[in-house]
Amino acid sequence: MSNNIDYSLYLVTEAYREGYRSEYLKKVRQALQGGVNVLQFREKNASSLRQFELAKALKDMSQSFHVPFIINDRVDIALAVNADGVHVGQEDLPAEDVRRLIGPDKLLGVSAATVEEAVKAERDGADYLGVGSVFQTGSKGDATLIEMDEIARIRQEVTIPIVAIGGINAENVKRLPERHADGIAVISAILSAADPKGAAEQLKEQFLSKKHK
Ligand SMILES: Cc1ncc(COP(=O)(O)OP(=O)(O)O)c(N)n1
Ligand SMILES: Cc1ncsc1CCOP(=O)(O)O
Ligand SMILES: [Mg+2]
Repeated sequence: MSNNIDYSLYLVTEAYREGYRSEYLKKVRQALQGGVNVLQFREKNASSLRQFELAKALKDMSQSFHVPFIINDRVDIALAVNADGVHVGQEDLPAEDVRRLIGPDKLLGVSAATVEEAVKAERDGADYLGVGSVFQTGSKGDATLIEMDEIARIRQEVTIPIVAIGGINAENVKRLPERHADGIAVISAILSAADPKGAAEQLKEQFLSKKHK
């Protein structure tokens, strides 16, 4: 898929609770109304069948907002729901094999915490990088913190867009290095907010005001 995609505000889902499907879908819709530019489905605790059903619903929803829909880890579910892309990390299926499975036209996102991982991901066919964790996060148990300077170093070595991830909120987004990240990826600052639409609007505004400085 081409890279004229706006990654400014990238929402990663992790809010599904069995029995609360409509509340979950409502939250994600509100976030999309608040200006989310890319949506990633990441519901590791749900069964494969539930993931498939939810992903189908979110694919339709994101399509109605003209927002690319990415599936975390699960190439099978991405293909089954005809998602726009897949995001994989260093412990998932290798990026070059995922690229082969999804073909040239779908988006491939790869997590990178170092320059070496970033350069390899670009070579293996990534369309964008998820770089983090830039701040402490409660949303991913095995996340390791990276130095802020690593984003600048990665920026010098790759041409594909960089999305910063991990513990980002409307306050600390100002501490991200200027101009090096093309977007911010967020779970809790939006999906744990009482007002996901307002939270998305505020985060995006803070990030864009920084990016265009
Ligand atoms: C945009 C984005 N960046 C990084 C990640 C993390 O992916 P990964 O390292 O595979 O960890 P899990 O999300 O699978 O726990 C991401 N999901 N999205
Ligand atoms: C999926 C992922 N990868 C690195 S940190 C993270 C979690 C981000 O969630 P939050 O925005 O709640 O810190
Ligand atoms: Mg993964």
